[in-house]
Amino acid sequence: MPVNPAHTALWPAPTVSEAVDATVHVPGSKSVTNRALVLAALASEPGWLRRPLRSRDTLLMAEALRAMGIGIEEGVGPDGTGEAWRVLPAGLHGPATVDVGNAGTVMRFLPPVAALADGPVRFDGDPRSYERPLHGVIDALRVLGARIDDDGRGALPLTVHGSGALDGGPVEIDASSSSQFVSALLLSGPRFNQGVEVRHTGATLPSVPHIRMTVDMLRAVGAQVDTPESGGEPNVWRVTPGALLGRDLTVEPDLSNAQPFLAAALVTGGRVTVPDWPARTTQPGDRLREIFTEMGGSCELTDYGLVFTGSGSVHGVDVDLSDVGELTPGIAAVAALADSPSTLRGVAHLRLHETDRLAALTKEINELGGDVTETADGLHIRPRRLHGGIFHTYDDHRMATAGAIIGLAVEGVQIENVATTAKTLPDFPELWTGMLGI
Ligand SMILES: O=C(O)C1=C[C@@H](OP(=O)(O)O)[C@@H](O)[C@H](O)C1
Ligand SMILES: C=C(OP(=O)(O)O)C(=O)O
Repeated sequence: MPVNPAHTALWPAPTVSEAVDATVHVPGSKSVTNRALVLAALASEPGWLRRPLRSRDTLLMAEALRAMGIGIEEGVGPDGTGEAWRVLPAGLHGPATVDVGNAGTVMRFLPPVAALADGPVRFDGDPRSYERPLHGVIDALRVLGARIDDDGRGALPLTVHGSGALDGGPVEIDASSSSQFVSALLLSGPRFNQGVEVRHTGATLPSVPHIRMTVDMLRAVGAQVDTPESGGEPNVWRVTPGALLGRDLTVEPDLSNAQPFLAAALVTGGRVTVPDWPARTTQPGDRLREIFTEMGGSCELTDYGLVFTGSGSVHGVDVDLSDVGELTPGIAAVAALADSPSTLRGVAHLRLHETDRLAALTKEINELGGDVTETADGLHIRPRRLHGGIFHTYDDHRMATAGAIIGLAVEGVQIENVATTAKTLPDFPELWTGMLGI
C-alpha cells in the first residue's frame, strides 16, 4: 500500500522558555456537534446548528446523513454572523454508503438511524474502525428488530437493511467497552415504534458524562427520557416514542480540545484564557478545572470564559479517569513533566480507542527517556528528564496534542503526522503557534 506522506511528515513541536500568555478561541465540541446533527436529522422540522465543529469527524457525520437523504446546508447563521448549518430533515433512504473514518460517534450513532431508512445502508471506514467495538450496537439493533449483515465479528464493515421503521422496546447491552453504545440507542430511540429501554449489564461503564450529554440534548429537543439520575433503576435508560423538535442550537467550545492549551499554561507557569467556557455543561473536559488545579494550576470562571494560570510547579496526580477517558493522553503528557509520580486509573477501554492509547503513551514517552508502565486499567508515570525524538501518533489526534505538550518543555520533539489532529481540531498547529506568538 502506498505510504501517505502526511502520515510520516514530522512537525517540530515548539519549545518555549517563557510563560505562555494567550487567549485561545477553541472550536466547537465534536460530541455536541455530532449529537446535534443526528437529532436535527431525526426531527420533524428544520433546525440550526451555530458554531458547529468543522473537522473530519463532523464532516463525515454530515456526509453520511446527506447520503441517507437529509439536507445539511453549510453557511452563515440567520443573523449573518458566524458559521451555522441548516439541517433539513427528510425521509431516510437507502441504498446509501457511509464512510465512518475512525469516528466512534459516526460508527455507533448511525446504524440505529440507518435501521429507519427504507433500504440498505453500507458502513465502512478506516482500517482501525474494523477493530473498534461495535457489538453492543449491532446485537441490540437485531434484538430491536433490525436486519444487519456483518462478517460475524460484530464489527465493521456491515450493512444495515433498513425497512423504514424499527420496533424498538427493551434491550440489554454490555457497554463496558464504550458509552457510545448507550448513546447510540437513545439518540434514535424516540423514532422507534415502541421507543427504547436500554439496560447496561456490564461491570463498568465508561464516559458517563457523555451519556448525560445525550440525555440532556434529547430532552432539549422534546424527547421524554427516564434515567438512573431521574429516579429510575441504576443502569437503565428509557426513551418514549415521539416527534423531535427542530432547534437553534449553539455548540459549546470543545473542552477536551481546550486541554493542550490549558496544559501549556500549566507547564510553562503561564496563563491561558478560553472564551465561552460554559458555566454548566455535560462535557467531560470541564473536569480539567479540577484535575489541572490539583496538578498545580488555578482557574477562574468568568462571564467571558475560563482563565487558567500555572504556578510554575507541576504535580503528579492519582486520579480515576473512567468518566473522562478522552482526557488521558493530555494528562499523561503533563504528568510526564511533573515533580512527582502519577497514577491514572479506570481507563482500560482506551486500548480500543483511535489506537491502543495506553500502549502508545507508554512507548512514546519512554522513547523520550520517560518511565511509564501500563497497569490493568491505566498508567503509572514516574517523571524523568526527557530528551528529544520522534513522537509517533498512530493516527490519533490526542497523541499528537499530547506530544506537543511535552515538546513545550523538551527540545527536539518531532510529532509524526500532526495532521491527524484534523479528526477533531483541524487548526491545531496554527492555534498552537498562535498561542505561543510564533
Ligand atoms: O459519546 C461521545 O461523544 C464520546 C464518548 C466517549 O467514548 P467511549 O465511551 O467509547 O470512551 C469519548 O471517549 C469519545 O471521545 C466521545
Ligand atoms: C475516543 C475518541 O473519539 P471517538 O469519538 O472516535 O470514540 C476521542 O476523541 O478521544
